Amino acid sequence: MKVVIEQVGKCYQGPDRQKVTALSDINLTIHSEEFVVLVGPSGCGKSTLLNMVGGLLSPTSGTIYVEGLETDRDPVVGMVFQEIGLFPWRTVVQNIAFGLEETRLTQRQITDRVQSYIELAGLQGFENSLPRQLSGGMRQRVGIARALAIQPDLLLMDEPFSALDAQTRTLMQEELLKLWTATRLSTLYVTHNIEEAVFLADRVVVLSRRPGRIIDIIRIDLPREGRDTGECAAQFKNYASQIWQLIRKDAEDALREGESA
Ligand SMILES: Nc1ncnc2c1ncn2[C@@H]1O[C@H](COP(=O)(O)OP(=O)(O)OP(=O)(O)O)[C@@H](O)[C@H]1O
Repeated sequence: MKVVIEQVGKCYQGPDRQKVTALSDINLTIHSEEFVVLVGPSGCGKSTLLNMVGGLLSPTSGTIYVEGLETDRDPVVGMVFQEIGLFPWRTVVQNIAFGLEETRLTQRQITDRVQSYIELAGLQGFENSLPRQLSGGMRQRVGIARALAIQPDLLLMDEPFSALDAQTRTLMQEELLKLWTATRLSTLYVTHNIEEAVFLADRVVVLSRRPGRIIDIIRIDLPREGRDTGECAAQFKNYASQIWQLIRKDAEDALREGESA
């Protein structure tokens, strides 16, 4: 499935009723089976763009088209956030089943579907655990399994690993790529972390500070296997520093603005 974002802008009403332009003139296509990562300084509108693509917010201007669905149905969107939003009183199985309960699937089909995503996400043995009995990384795997179990057309992820420690984060990035390779879903992923962006993306979209505009789109021309090691390591670093140069000044300005606020 393909998403075409055409001339999209978004304004909010600020605290003293003044207009806050969060995003302006966004033109971007997320192709079928493509993994696109958004980076940019704090407050540049990354989450706003993701939420508009997911239909949680409407653009103030411009249009977002979804193409390639067999019928006129609405796209099914899987979303994963930093705050995983698992139900604390539901077990792993019950959390993953949540999005399937209101569908036409039979109980047997739901059970089979949930089991297959438990296996895909490496959660065997934890089926009946409650979220508080799991580590942060495992909770996030449940969140991802839940988003994938609805078999979405599009996967949207907003800083899913930013609350995790560095080692767990690295492992989760690798796990996510395995899951993504198995599903090849068109994906839009937001992160602050430039290395994470280069590690995961087919293309990295760099946004300027508010109002967020696209400064550049960088295609990561590296194999997915061993992208940051061996022969690829130098080129990986080059991509990361190229992206950092693009956002450095804006990030510094955003930081200064935050400090003086
Ligand atoms: N509901 C809202 N009402 C008013 N302003 C908002 C609202 N939501 C977001 N904003 C403003 O819009 C801008 C973009 O916010 P957004 O959360 O999309 O940025 P972001 O790039 O995801 O930020 P961060 O990297 O810090 O998570 C920010 O200046 C924010 O303060």
